[in-house]
Amino acid sequence: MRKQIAAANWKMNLTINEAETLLYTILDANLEVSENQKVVFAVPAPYLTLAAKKVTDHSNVFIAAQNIYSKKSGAFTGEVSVTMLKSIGVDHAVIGHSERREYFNESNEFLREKVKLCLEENIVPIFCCGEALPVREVNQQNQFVQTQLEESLFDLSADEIQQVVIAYEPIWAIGTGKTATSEQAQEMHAHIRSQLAAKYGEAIANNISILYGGSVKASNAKEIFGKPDVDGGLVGGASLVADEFVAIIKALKS
Ligand SMILES: O=C(CO)COP(=O)(O)O
Repeated sequence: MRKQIAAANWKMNLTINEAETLLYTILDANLEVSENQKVVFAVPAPYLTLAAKKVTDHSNVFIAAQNIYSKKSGAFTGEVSVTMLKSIGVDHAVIGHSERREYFNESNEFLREKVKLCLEENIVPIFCCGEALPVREVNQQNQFVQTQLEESLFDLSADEIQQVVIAYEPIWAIGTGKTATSEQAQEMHAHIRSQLAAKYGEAIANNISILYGGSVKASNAKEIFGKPDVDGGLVGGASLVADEFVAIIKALKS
């Protein structure tokens, strides 16, 4: 059965003191994260070691890198590899966030290599996809997202694809306060799942968690997560506020 996941993406925010306070406050909030749920914190690279140590006593809570490089080691100044992450106990990585695609020109092909590398090191890739506003305005979002999946994920084996978490994040809803309606989210998630089913079969498609991201907050999480194909969220701004993120975790399906 696929997991219900609340994933925080802190992006490039917080000092170490602020990060510690936020993480500790959330973890101390008497969270009951069931076996069918996961909570993930994608923290800035300098805080990964500390955060990974901190969550070891909390079941079903994990730390993610916000990015990795597409090689395991070598002369790539400034980059972080999956091998390094593994060695500090980090077991998830956000791959292909729209901000990386846009500001760092990450292509579907490049992201395919990153996903592969994560899987080789047993790191769960949280693979982001989603369309910009002009694509939605001409009603091409399904085809657009389908191409992202085909070019980055669909050469994975049946075993491999089941390790991947997919996050649908429509770019027009990120940081804008403008969420997709729960119906728009459900429609796209159902489309993604149908594409997975067409390629890998229904049983496998039903095992894959598909998260929604884009202006999720405490006040809308329950409705969005309540949709049958929405298995939780990848949360930016609201994950920086302890009470908000705790409420978002509590809005997960059990
Ligand atoms: O980009 C996001 C998560 O990865 C979403 O950001 P916001 O929740 O701030 O819209």
